[in-house]
Amino acid sequence: MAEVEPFPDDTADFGDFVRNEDEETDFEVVVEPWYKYDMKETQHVFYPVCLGEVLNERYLVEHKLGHGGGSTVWMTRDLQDKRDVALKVLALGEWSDDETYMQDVIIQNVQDTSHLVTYLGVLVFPLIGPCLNPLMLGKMSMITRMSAARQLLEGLENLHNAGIVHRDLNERNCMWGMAPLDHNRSAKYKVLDRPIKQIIPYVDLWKQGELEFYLGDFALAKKLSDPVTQHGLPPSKFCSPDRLHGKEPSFACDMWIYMIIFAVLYLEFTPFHTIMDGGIIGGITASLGPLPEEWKGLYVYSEPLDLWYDQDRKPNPRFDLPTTIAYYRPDADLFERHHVLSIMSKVFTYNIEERLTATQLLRDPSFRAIMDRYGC
Ligand SMILES: Nc1ncnc2c1ncn2[C@@H]1O[C@H](COP(=O)(O)OP(=O)(O)OP(=O)(O)O)[C@@H](O)[C@H]1O
Repeated sequence: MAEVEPFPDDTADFGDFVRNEDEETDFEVVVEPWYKYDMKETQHVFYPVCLGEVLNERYLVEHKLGHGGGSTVWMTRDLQDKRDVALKVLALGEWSDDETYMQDVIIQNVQDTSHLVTYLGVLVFPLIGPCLNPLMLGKMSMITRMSAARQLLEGLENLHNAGIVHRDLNERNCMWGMAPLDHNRSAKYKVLDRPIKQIIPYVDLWKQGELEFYLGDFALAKKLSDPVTQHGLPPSKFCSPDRLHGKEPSFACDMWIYMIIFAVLYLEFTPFHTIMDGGIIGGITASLGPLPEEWKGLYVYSEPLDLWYDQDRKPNPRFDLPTTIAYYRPDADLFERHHVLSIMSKVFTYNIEERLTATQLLRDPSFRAIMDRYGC
């Protein structure tokens, strides 16, 4: 058996408890809801992980990285292989089989996985940095942001070339790279901020107790040729209107979401409002005009509005793409606005046959013009 590393440092310091109600309220905004740990509330109960705990007699939990619908993800020290890794702890009853299967398919079929988060072992991943947070973008240079847009598109192109559609691109699955961390925990906490922690309240616990950019979470990914499609849609602010009208997953729906992420990187905001009548489709049709008439009756949720399909309706000049770009990026000159509008218009189209593919977009003159301008 491999020699196991002693604890990286001998202090019992694993972060700070919240100190008052204000901190508790701030904390609860960013963490998973507590009921997720309550067996009485959900069958898919989360395992309550403690900082400082050693999981599987091997992974020392040093920090929290995030959570999804079916898992929490932790920065852990692999005491056996002596490296920092991200460990995904699945909720009870959530199976890793689909994600493990897709990880194997990706490793076997995708030629260049350099911008994809592929696993080191079941549910053990290389440690990547924080996910895409629009609030952090203001502090980043346009060079970094546009370089991320290019790297993400290249990752997607490699996935699509292998016949795989991601299906769940969103801000939480797009992550910045991270330089290797110092071995010492207090040095790690200097770089990452100290963890803030809280004893899980109210719940009857069942157990006491030039940056790289990456695309991860392949739980919903599928080979387009596979006959079975696992149920699931991305968050609606990212979902393409064709998917919201029952169309099959396609490379084109990944491209729509890619363009939402490109817009977030460029504008710092999502391009379509979700507060209009009918939510995201209200925002999309205000910006781009009516959906195809033949989609009427196919909306996957309840209460579609007739005006979404009203062919006489024009884009609202307060919310159309040129106005949105000018509003969020008043600093950009006409050259840049022209090319960004051209890029967005070629992907934000309802006709999936016309929507540019990843390869076409990488070669598109306007995409190239923006990348060239920022030296990406
Ligand atoms: N390798 C990694 N390095 C750093 N952080 C990560 C890594 N993998 C995941 N994370 C963080 O954990 C979060 C949840 O991970 P992930 O999306 O894979 O979980 P999930 O349960 O499959 O989510 P979903 O409900 O979206 O399918 C991510 O948004 C990200 O912030």
